[in-house]
Amino acid sequence: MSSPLFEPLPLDFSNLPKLPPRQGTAHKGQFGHVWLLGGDHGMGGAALLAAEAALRAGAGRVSLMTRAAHLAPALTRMPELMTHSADSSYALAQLLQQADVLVAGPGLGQAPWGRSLLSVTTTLDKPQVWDADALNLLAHGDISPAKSLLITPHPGEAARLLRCSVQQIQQDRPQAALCLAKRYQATVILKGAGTLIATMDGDLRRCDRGHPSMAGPGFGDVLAGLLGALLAQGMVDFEAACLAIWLHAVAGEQLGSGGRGLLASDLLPVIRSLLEAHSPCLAH
Ligand SMILES: NC(=O)C1=CN([C@@H]2O[C@H](COP(=O)(O)OP(=O)(O)OC[C@H]3O[C@@H](n4cnc5c(N)ncnc54)[C@H](O)[C@@H]3O)[C@@H](O)[C@H]2O)[C@@H](O)CC1
Ligand SMILES: Nc1ncnc2c1ncn2[C@@H]1O[C@H](COP(=O)(O)OP(=O)(O)O)[C@@H](O)[C@H]1O
Repeated sequence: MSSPLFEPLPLDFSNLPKLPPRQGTAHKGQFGHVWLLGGDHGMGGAALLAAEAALRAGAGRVSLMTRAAHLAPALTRMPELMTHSADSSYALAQLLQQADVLVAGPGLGQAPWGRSLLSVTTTLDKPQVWDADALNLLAHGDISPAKSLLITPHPGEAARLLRCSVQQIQQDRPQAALCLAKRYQATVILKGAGTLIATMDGDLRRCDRGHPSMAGPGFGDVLAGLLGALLAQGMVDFEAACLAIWLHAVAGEQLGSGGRGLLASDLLPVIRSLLEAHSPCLAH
């Protein structure tokens, strides 16, 4: 399956990067403001799942930029969220000045609405996670990658980005991940069983945890929000990728023992407990 030239190192679970403990005097301004862009008509849940994951993984503040029709349902589920629906690219660019980290793509769609949101983010020099339709729009070739970028393609999205078939991606996943990192000057998480992390410098890691019960809707959206929260709390792309992949896969594994029908949102309390066990909020 994997190329002998590019054999990934297994993720070192004994030495995963940690979030520092919080001071007793901590305030939300210290843990980053994540902005989530997504949720075109019919896909509001994807952006909402990502936003919920960002809150549950400790982001200081989370704002959701989505279709107006999704604002009330989002607030009903999560009043901790701040919600927006920009009328123009100019208004969005102004709002995004507040962001520390951007997560773009879950349910974004590929229509003009989603395209105009994404085109505003490309010019911003802030850490960004691009997932789902942000990657499909990137693959079309008329949107440039943001400067500081972490991308999270599944094999279908990777195939669109590299203009090849899903089968070709799966035949040599390490090479596909490295190629994406070089081509888009980004840290890459190539999802699916045996998720890979690749950097522009050629560093390559593989996570062999996870569970087939995770083959359902929204699991990638949760991962995108989790990544946003870790970046917002000060991790660099590679650290955030390693920790998020591990938390997500191990949570899926624990819950997967219950069988089919696992929901992506079921992961959130487990991710929270795993994160607390790994990186306690208070120093002991
Ligand atoms: N509740 C919601 O609103 C949801 C919205 N979603 C959104 O729906 C849009 C389309 O995304 P989708 O991912 O569903 O559709 P895509 O068409 O991008 O991807 C599905 C295809 O990708 C390939 N693929 C994906 N994972 C693979 C793997 N592990 N191994 C081999 N092949 C694989 C397969 O060919 C599969 O049919 C995105 O914007 C996404 O965010 C999804 O996240 C599902 C939930
Ligand atoms: N069989 C599996 N083994 C391990 N992890 C899996 C498996 N199936 C799915 N996952 C994980 O679940 C997530 C699915 O993400 P994605 O395909 O983007 O879904 P969605 O777009 O619906 O959110 C990825 O992180 C992937 O690695």
